[in-house]
Amino acid sequence: MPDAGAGAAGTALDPAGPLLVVEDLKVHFPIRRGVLFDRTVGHVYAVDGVSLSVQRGETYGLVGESGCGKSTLGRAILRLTEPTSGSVWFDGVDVAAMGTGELRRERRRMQMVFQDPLSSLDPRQSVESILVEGMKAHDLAGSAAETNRRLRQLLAAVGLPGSSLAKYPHEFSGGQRQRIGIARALTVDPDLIVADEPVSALDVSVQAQVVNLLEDLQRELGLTYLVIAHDLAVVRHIADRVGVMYLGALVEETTSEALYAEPLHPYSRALLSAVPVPDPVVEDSRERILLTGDLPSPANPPTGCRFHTRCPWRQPTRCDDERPELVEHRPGHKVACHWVDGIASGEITPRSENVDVL
Ligand SMILES: Nc1ncnc2c1ncn2[C@@H]1O[C@H](COP(=O)(O)OP(=O)(O)OP(=O)(O)O)[C@@H](O)[C@H]1O
Repeated sequence: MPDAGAGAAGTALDPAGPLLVVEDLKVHFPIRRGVLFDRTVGHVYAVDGVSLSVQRGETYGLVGESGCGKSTLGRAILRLTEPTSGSVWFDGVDVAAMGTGELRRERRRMQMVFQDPLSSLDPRQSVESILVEGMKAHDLAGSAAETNRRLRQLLAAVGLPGSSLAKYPHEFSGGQRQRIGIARALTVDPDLIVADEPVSALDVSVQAQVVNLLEDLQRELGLTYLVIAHDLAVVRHIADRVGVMYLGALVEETTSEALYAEPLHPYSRALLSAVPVPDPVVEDSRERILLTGDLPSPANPPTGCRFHTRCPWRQPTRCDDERPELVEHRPGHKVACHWVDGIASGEITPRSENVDVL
């Protein structure tokens, strides 16, 4: 088991230790060309060296623009996508080293909730058959009466009536379908739930209900969450700690409060400067940071700091040449930027055309 900072010796015997430890995880997808001779002409560096740990009962939020590698990281943690290198320790056991049988057993403890409940639920299956499937796969289904009781309990826990068992996914609203998706994850009594954009396909009015449900279930069942979202407002509400991802790597990681009070990485500052202030009467005196240029392709990431091509605070030539490590700048607050102290103190000023302090 690796050193994982707080609760370093985290194993099943150490209830205070992390449930999940990810070390230098990489997922590089080969780009293939050729009809007669299939050859690899490059790679998409979807996840390129991510390390993080999630404590038991904690909610870790992963944020970043579309295409930065959030979903691939989530899938690689559950080994639904095979990592290229690095390791994932779940409750003290290396997921990458698990054989098929062990992985199948451990999967019960690591479940995924998907973004689009309609496409992740088989339209031809009744809710009962959707829910029973996972239980059967893990030999958790008892007698018919026991199973029926358990399914009704689960439906009640996610706020749906027992009569839902006989219905089909299309008979439910988007929010109800997501409740079914959550119930499906819970049938096998997991410890970790990776929720990939769990509310982004839902109406804003329904999003808060599903977020509240996830929080209630966490309290009742002691669940640990990795919540992937591009919506910073959702993550702010639900996450204890947040990791900000840019082009396959974490650029900042800290508590939700610290990130929203004072983001330190230029990319996090730009992301947060675009979030509307909830109360229009409150004067908004924050900086506005305009990111120029497109998000570079993960198949051809920039040298040095991955963010340097869009960074208003870029300094020649270190930013172009040297990739910054994610290091602790304040207690519990990690940032991957060479100039974080100078930027925070105002000593290093941004190129003014990109930053507007209102
Ligand atoms: N199976 C695959 N083969 C090749 N490239 C892939 C594959 N899956 C993802 N990618 C690429 O990896 C990069 C990261 O994708 P990923 O879906 O993880 O990002 P994301 O941050 O979750 O974005 P989104 O929110 O849009 O899903 C993208 O450039 C994507 O096109």
